Parts: sequence; C-alpha cells; structure tokens
Amino acid sequence: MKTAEFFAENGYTSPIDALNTPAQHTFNVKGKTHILDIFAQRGQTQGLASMMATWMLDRPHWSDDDLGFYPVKQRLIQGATGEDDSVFLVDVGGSTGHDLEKFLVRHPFDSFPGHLVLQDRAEVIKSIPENGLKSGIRATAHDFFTPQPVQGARTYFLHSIIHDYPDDRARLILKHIARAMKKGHSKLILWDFVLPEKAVASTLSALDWEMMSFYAASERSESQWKTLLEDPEIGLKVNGIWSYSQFDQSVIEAELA
Ligand SMILES: C[S@@+](CC[C@H](N)C(=O)[O-])C[C@H]1O[C@@H](n2cnc3c(N)ncnc32)[C@H](O)[C@@H]1O
Repeated sequence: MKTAEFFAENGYTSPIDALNTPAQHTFNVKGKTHILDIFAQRGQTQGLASMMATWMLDRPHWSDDDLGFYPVKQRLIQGATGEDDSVFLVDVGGSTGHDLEKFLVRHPFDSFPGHLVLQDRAEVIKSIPENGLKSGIRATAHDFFTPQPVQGARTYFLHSIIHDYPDDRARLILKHIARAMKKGHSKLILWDFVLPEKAVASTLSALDWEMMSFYAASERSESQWKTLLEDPEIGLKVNGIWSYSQFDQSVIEAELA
C-alpha cells in the first residue's frame, strides 16, 4: 500500500471518503472503485470470506451463553414469538454463513421460533455451494444500502460491518434496518470492537489504521457507538454492551427508542 504517499499528497489528514483512501491511491482508482469492488474485480471475494471465517476460528462466539458472553437465551430467545415462517435472526452482510452455522451449534433450530436469513452481496451468496448451508437458513442477495426486505425479525445481526464505514454511510445502513424493526420486539445486535477511551491495545490501534486505509472508517469507542446509534434520525437506543475481553469484539444490543 502506498499509504505514506497518500498522506503526503493529502495534507496528512484522515480520509473521510471511502473512494479516496490509501487503497484507491494504491490501485490508482481514486473516486471510482470501493475497496470491496477492487477485491471483486481481482477475484478475491472468496478470499475475503475465508479470511473472515479463519480470523474467527476458535475465538469466543457472540452466542456463547456458556462463556458468560452475551446471554442469547435470556435476551433474544425468551420473549421471541412467531409462527414457523417468522424470522428469528437476519445476518446482514453475513458472508457465506459461518456465524449462522456457529450460532446453530449453540442454539439449534428447536430452541427458538422461526428461521434464519443470510444476506450479502450477490457474488458472495452465489459463491455458496448448493446444500452448503443447513436447511432453515435462507440465503438471499441484499444490498444493505437499500431498504431492508425482512420486516419485523426478532434480531438483526451485523458482525464487523459498521466498523467498515464512516458515520454517514453507517447511518444509512442503520436507518434501513431501523425502518424494518418492530417496536418492542426487534433487536439490533452489533458484534464489533468497542475501544476503551484511553490506553487502546496496539493490535486494536492497528485495526483502526486498517479501517482508515481501506474504508475511510475507524474503530469506535463506547461514546462514539452511542452517539451513532442514538442519532434521532435513526431512532435507536442502546440497551447494553457485553464484552468478553478487550481483544475480542463486544456485543452491542439496541432497539427502537
Ligand atoms: C468484513 S466482512 C464481514 C462478514 C461477516 N459478517 C463476518 O463477520 O465474517 C463484510 C461483509 O459485508 C459484505 N458487504 C459489503 N458491502 C455490502 C452491501 N452493500 N450489501 C450487503 N453486504 C455487503 C461483504 O461482502 C462481506 O461479506
């Protein structure tokens, strides 16, 4: 990456446009191509999916009630109502489904009502082999910058999504989900890093740097998350944040205010 050159040419200020970052500078596509489209054009979409799945191997999973992480049974399963055709959880930008597969190991289908939905870009969904997902997981192509087609699900889950975007783009994704949520029933679950206000571990600072270089985005602290989610235009309130350790991502639960 030609990061030093990018900063020298841009007055050493943080990028704020996802089409003008060190990534576009490096690939000479300033103002034209988002980093994910660069990956897609280079045939690296599957590489990103397998990198995300490999990165999470053997890490604590957000749905590990038994580790004392986020209490799924108490906060999502209890009180969930619905017919067989209702949706218990939508994994928005869920790649090829590795988080849903892990969720089902911990919470099998007979432990909650309804089914699971996997959404991602069309090329990612197409890359899933036939019968590659457990039955009961419905995989659909969906662009999260457009209105959310699944209305009134119990849970909208986003793992490592919002940290890829600066606030304006993040607000758009969150607004579309908030419009689909049912008050008093739907919950938004974000699984992302929540940085301490001070003394951030160097591994997390490195991730913050990566988000800036690829996406003009950043990792967020608790107060930054709350400001984003509780923006009146989005209309959410944060119910709580559950953390396992500083080196793992935290679970942020929100619902319509
Ligand atoms: C950093 S990965 C996270 C994947 C998965 N949630 C995980 O944690 O392993 C970002 C995901 O968002 C998907 N994505 C990017 N832009 C999207 C869009 N506009 N609509 C839907 N999915 C998108 C990517 O294809 C990718 O699977």
